[in-house]
Amino acid sequence: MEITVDQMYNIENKGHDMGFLKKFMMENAGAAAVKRLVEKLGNVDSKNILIFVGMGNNGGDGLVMARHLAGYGAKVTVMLLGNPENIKTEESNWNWSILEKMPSVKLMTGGSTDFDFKPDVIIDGILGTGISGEIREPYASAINYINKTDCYKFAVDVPSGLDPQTGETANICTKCDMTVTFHKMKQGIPKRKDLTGELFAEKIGIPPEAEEGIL
Ligand SMILES: NC(=O)C1=CN([C@@H]2O[C@H](COP(=O)(O)OP(=O)(O)OC[C@H]3O[C@@H](n4cnc5c(N)ncnc54)[C@H](OP(=O)(O)O)[C@@H]3O)[C@@H](O)[C@H]2O)[C@H](O)CC1
Ligand SMILES: [K+]
Repeated sequence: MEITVDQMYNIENKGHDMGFLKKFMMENAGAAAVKRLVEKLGNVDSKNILIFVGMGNNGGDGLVMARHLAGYGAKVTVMLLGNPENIKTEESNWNWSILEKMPSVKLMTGGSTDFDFKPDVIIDGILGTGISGEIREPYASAINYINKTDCYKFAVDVPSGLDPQTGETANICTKCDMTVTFHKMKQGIPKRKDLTGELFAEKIGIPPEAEEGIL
């Protein structure tokens, strides 16, 4: 079953109000995404994994992935596309603060795409269901860097620049090898398998009762 972005936000909020906090949803989303990625790549030990992280909860999922991938022995670099003080949500900020205590994960901020290593994997945790309008900097430079870099690319929830409701793209959009979306498939995502690559929808523990009156 495919649902709308509005339905997804309503289900998320109802689940949160039931006590299954967005922080828990984010943790399960990041963990499910890492499970699919590790299953696909076989072994990420010592692999250079670069994670671009937006200022919203799509970025938050990317921060959770960073922590899990460090646990698998990957060499993880996180590029936050802004200033940590401007991280939008409590749940994303919570995950940033954990990473600040983890020397095993390299944290960078501001959005430069000048790296002193070639990534084996890039994770696009830039934009998800909160996308609106033409892509603004520094998100645009990050998307262009991802598209010009030859490596395995993984999209968190949806390739950044693809509208998960309509399946239309903004002026630019990441082209990925795998996409993992959460809870249920959003209507626009399967329309662009050329951008999503292998596509999965993973459950993240939201109570089915959270859908009552919405689906
Ligand atoms: N579905 C679930 O059960 C869960 C989903 N999760 C993840 O949450 C995101 C949605 O998070 P949200 O914070 O609502 O939105 P995004 O992170 O996608 O984007 C918001 C930020 O992006 C900026 N933005 C928006 N459009 C543009 C643009 N065209 N150019 C540049 N920047 C843009 C926006 O900036 P504003 O200034 O407009 O506020 C925000 O900073 C979902 O996709 C999932 O990945 C939960 O984590 C887990 C459960
Ligand atoms: K994304």
